[in-house]
Amino acid sequence: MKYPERLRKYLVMGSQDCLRDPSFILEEAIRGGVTAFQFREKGKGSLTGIDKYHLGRKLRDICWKNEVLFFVNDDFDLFGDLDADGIHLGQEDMHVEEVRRAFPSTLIGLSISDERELEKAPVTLVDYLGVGPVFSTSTKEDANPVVGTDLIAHVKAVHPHLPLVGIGGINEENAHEVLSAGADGVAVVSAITLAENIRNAVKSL
Ligand SMILES: Cc1ncc(COP(=O)(O)OP(=O)(O)O)c(N)n1
Ligand SMILES: Cc1nc(C(=O)O)sc1CCOP(=O)(O)O
Ligand SMILES: [Mg+2]
Repeated sequence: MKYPERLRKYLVMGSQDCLRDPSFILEEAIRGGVTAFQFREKGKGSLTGIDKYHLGRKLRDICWKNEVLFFVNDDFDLFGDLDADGIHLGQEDMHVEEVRRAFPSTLIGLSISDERELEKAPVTLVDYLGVGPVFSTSTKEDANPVVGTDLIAHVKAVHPHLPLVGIGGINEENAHEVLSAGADGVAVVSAITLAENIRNAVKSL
């Protein structure tokens, strides 16, 4: 990835994470300084089908109007339909090799939750790694055990030129620990989506 600083403040969100209109939250977050966005419409209460598509298109247009990178989580078809800037894949999702073959120049992010996953990862084919959960999170029901900032430091030491973001339980109090350990950015859900003042929440990260 050419400009890892574009992952510095990475909002991950779906309608299920929001108590207010997701478009409003995204616009406020961008005003506060969010640099990348992932549409993660997943889990209890999330939209499906055409409703998911329409929300994704709305959020994509907000990102593009503001020159913010727009990623789709998991859903390869939606990623293609929305002509997204990139896709984020986990260990249980579609294989990186397959996506890279179909889309040679799209951005691909891959989740890493331990050293073994890192060893097996097709690192030459991805644009960044999402490492976590760094801290305890209640947003992702099937989250892996907490990895702390040690895994961030390890990944950076093994692949110093591969951009990485920390994810899981990151908020204004602990974001600096993640960045100090070597992360290029912080990926955040609830500390932004549930904040009373969204702009200030992003600014303080
Ligand atoms: C930036 C970032 N990092 C990690 C993840 C987690 O992806 P995954 O393990 O596939 O889990 P789901 O998000 O699909 O539930 C992510 N989404 N974004
Ligand atoms: C989507 C996601 N992935 C994780 C991982 O560890 O891979 S943790 C997580 C949820 C992060 O939400 P919050 O910022 O509210 O803790
Ligand atoms: Mg996934």
